[in-house]
Amino acid sequence: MSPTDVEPVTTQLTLFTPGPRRPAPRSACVVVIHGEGLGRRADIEEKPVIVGRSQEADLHIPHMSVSRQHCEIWRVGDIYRIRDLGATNRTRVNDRPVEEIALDDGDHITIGETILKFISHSSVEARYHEEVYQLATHDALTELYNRRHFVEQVDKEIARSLRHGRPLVMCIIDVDLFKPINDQYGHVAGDGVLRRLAQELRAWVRDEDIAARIGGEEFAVLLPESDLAAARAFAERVRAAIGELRFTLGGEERRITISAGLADLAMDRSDRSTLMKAADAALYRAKESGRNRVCAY
Ligand SMILES: Nc1nc2c(ncn2[C@@H]2O[C@H](COP(=O)(O)OP(=O)(O)OP(=O)(O)O)[C@@H](O)[C@H]2O)c(=O)[nH]1
Repeated sequence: MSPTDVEPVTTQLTLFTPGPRRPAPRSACVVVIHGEGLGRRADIEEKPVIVGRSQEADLHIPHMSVSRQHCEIWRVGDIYRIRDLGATNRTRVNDRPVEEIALDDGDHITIGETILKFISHSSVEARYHEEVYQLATHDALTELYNRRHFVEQVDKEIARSLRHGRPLVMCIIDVDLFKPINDQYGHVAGDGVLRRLAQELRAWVRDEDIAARIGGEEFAVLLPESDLAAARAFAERVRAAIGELRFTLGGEERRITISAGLADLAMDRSDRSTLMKAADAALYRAKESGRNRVCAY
């Protein structure tokens, strides 16, 4: 059986690499344990973590009680420190207002109406939150990001691109004629195909790209710092690579193709909704003009 075969289907999930970047298992983190952004977390690695209402904050808490840049947490050797950034509602640690202090494992950080918990790398609780974060942000079948997380990241990347005048491309990918695969070979075999396609997609994305499963047989990749030409080259590589795969379904060898639609950030598509609509329109054109192709808006 070749590596691209999808039979026999098992329920075991495999972690494929390379793919979306995961936090280092031993890094300290802050997790939202109460209020807006519940479950969100930020790992504190080399760069300071800014917590705030701004789209560009590392830990983005979209609530009016939170300042745009509320506080900053960073690491000095084995010590983690927090500093208030002049927030209207002061930063509080274990209910005391603070300017700047060192954090201890389990400290509660209150910013506006949201409470964060600081978890040091040595804490077993960090692993638990890692699991919860994984479940909340990833699609269980493919282990790509889920739609909810993707949407949040798109908003963030659009804000960053607009602020710095950098290019950004949305790529939406849809499996061609997937219904007949399900109808002929069953949903479980169809799921195996989706897993294998996601694995292939992960092999082509860069660390900074954000790849997600946004619908049943629909994937999306957000490509920061890419112009339309670079994104087209990426989508063509994925399309060609997927076209080369061989799937054994019901004892027969099958090939599967995909169609992709691209749209770049521009004056008249500078928010998530218009950008995704434009990529969808391009995808529709790819389907209409015969499938197994990439179209740009
Ligand atoms: N196995 C499996 N199938 C799914 C999943 N989600 C959606 N689907 C199926 O994906 C198929 C999508 O089919 P359509 O959107 O009608 O179109 P298509 O056959 O792919 O044809 P085109 O998109 O026009 O090329 C349907 O049969 C859905 O039931 C899933 O999680 N697993």
